[in-house]
Amino acid sequence: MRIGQGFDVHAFGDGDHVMLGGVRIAHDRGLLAHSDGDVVLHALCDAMLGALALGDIGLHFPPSDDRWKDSDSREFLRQCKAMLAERGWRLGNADVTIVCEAPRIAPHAEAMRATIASDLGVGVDAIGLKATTSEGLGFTGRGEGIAALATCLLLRDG
Ligand SMILES: Nc1ccn([C@@H]2O[C@H](COP(=O)(O)O)[C@@H](O)[C@H]2O)c(=O)n1
Ligand SMILES: C[C@@]1(CO)OP(=O)(O)OP(=O)(O)OC[C@H]1O
Repeated sequence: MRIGQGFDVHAFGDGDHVMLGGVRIAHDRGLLAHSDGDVVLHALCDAMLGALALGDIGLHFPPSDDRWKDSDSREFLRQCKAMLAERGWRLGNADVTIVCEAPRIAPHAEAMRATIASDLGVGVDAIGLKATTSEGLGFTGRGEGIAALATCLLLRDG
């Protein structure tokens, strides 16, 4: 078994939606990023890479590389899964926490779990996903951006 953790933040900017956990959520702000700014999938990728000490998302998908401009972060997630599989590992389970005052996450949580589970080839019951505000405190509390934390457990294949 191997354990990994990941954390990501993106700031709000102009826009009419955010991508979170591979799900498009209508919002009066967007997230500033080189890719689609999906903090949930970025934190999860970092957790999976971290579990095998393979560095982080920026190492494998550098923001300096135009290939990843406006990229769908589900592609990062699928590539991270492939990196694990090449080395004989698979996801046991993952757990994600999203920190923001808005948008409301609860109505979209099941869709995010299903999307992540599908991309990682695991059952939905292997993906935990929850949200919290930070009670008005800090950058998330001031509505300046969204943070996400992820933990995952990897199991040896076979
Ligand atoms: N952006 C968010 C934040 C929270 N929730 C849900 O509301 C519950 C209460 O949040 P607190 O910060 O007051 O603990 C929380 O358990 C989430 O289910 C949400 O959907 N979206
Ligand atoms: C995802 C990448 C892709 O270029 O860029 P961003 O979308 O800016 O996101 P970040 O969380 O800063 O991770 C770095 C990069 O890998």
